[in-house]
Amino acid sequence: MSWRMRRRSRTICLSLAFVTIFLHLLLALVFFSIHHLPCDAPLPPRTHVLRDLAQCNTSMRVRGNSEPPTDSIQRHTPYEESKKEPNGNALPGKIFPLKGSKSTQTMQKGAGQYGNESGDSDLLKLKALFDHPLYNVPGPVVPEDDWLLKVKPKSDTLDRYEDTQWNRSSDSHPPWLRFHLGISRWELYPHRAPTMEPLIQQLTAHPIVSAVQKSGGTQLKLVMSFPNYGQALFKPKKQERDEETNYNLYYFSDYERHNAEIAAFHLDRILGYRRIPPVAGRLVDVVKEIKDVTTDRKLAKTFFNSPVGNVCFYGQCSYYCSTEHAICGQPRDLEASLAVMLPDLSLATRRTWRSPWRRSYSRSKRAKWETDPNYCTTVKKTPPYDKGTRLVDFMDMVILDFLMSNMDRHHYETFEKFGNNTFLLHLDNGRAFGRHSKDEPSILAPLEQCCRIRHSTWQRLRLLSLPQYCISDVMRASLSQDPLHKVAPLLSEPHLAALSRRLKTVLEIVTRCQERQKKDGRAEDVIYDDLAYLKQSAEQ
Ligand SMILES: Nc1ncnc2c1ncn2[C@@H]1O[C@H](COP(=O)(O)OP(=O)(O)OP(=O)(O)O)[C@@H](O)[C@H]1O
Ligand SMILES: [Mn+2]
Repeated sequence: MSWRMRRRSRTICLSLAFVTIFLHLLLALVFFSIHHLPCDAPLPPRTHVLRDLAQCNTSMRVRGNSEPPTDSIQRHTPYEESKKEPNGNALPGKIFPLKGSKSTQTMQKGAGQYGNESGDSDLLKLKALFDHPLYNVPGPVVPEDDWLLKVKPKSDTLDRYEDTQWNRSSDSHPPWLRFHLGISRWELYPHRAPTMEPLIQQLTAHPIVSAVQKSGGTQLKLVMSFPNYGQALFKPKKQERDEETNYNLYYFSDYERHNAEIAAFHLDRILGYRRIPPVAGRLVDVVKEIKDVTTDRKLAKTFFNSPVGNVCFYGQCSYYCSTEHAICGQPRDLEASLAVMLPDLSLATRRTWRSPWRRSYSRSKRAKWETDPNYCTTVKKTPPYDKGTRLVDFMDMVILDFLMSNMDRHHYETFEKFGNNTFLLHLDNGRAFGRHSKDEPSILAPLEQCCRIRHSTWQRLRLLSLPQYCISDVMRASLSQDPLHKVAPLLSEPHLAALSRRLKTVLEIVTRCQERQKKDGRAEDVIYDDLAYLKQSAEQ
């Protein structure tokens, strides 16, 4: 009897072992088939999100972290020897290393949320990207007139300020002032700006001493003030991260999203532009940090308690400022984006430009650029697009907007002081990242019609399409450093995957431009050579 029992249990054990081995083999097969997808196999735009992700997120581990990139960019740049690729064993880069602060914990927690290994490898990619020579191009020294704000020379009458260091980089200035003093003709802040860390820290942690509505614009925004006189533009959460904009809505009726403002700042920096004022997420106490400190009577009147006991308000504006669209805390905690305010208009006036490719706001009328295939020829002859960098600056903005699917760029602004020869401010990105499952090709119309791109932008875009620097992965890493990441990742995975898919489209368009113009013997018309001066200095 016991002999038979033993035999039966041995059979069961054996078959169990077989089943386990079989399952392991099956799992291994599935694992390898995903992990060995080539990173840049051409994929049609709507191919599965998960496949796109697998390409970016895993290929680096398959190749090994310490393997240096083998892209043509490195071979062809004149300064290739100037900086060695960082070796993969380096510590994960912290772009905003908020030492000892809440945010540091947030970052570490955040990275762990999607597995330490992939979180760390994303951070390594981001560090490698920002260490790359293309992000460390030595710029010329900024002449005094190319700073937005002048630093007054020491005055004899201000004896009591004798000890204050009145210069651009002084640690004694509050971070917002250092940010203002660091704005130049070509960028809002330099790569690796030391101001960035304290600035973000201020946005996320400094006490809010006042909150008033900002006039202008269509949706509710508040200007919040800090004890050191710094100010930030507040946009509240209105939509869940995984919600997609209703397909039947015109883009101008879309909500503004706080996470889009945050993500746009990160993307703009990853693209190497630095034309969006720093933005950080924050959990704001609706009562303590808005209701109790506001001096805005119109705003104060709109607070109420919802039926489930949450504190809500709706403010006054032309869109969505009603009880039906109230902004509510849970019960008082409200997610929001806080953007550093630019210098006051009385100190630095700005000029607003209508986009030549602005959309028609009418349901029946089409804009000229939609019907005239030679539209760009006219634009190229029209000031300020006929000279300097304006046209390629515009293309930079178009690429940013296509990647994040922002159709709302009807206007853009520049600092008046710098005339036509300056960068474009990429303000107001709240309507970006509304849909991940659909790309909006019309945003790329200017690039398609003009076939013109900055050399440095082209090079960085190609870099971001490589598995070692994959745009989706570096964005995931960058966003994981925002304090709101602990509540929920700021962009859902489908949105991150859409970035890689859209980047591919941009690269394809430029390549097509080059091929087309090569046939006409004008291939060099596509690339605007802003790196030429580096070649010259390398040859000297
Ligand atoms: N960081 C900033 N610092 C100073 N001013 C800013 C900043 N961001 C935006 N603004 C200004 O505030 C105005 C309104 O902001 P924004 O465009 O974000 O609001 P909006 O409600 O989306 O406007 P619209 O409905 O016209 O798109 C902008 O025209 C811009 O000049
Ligand atoms: Mn807007």
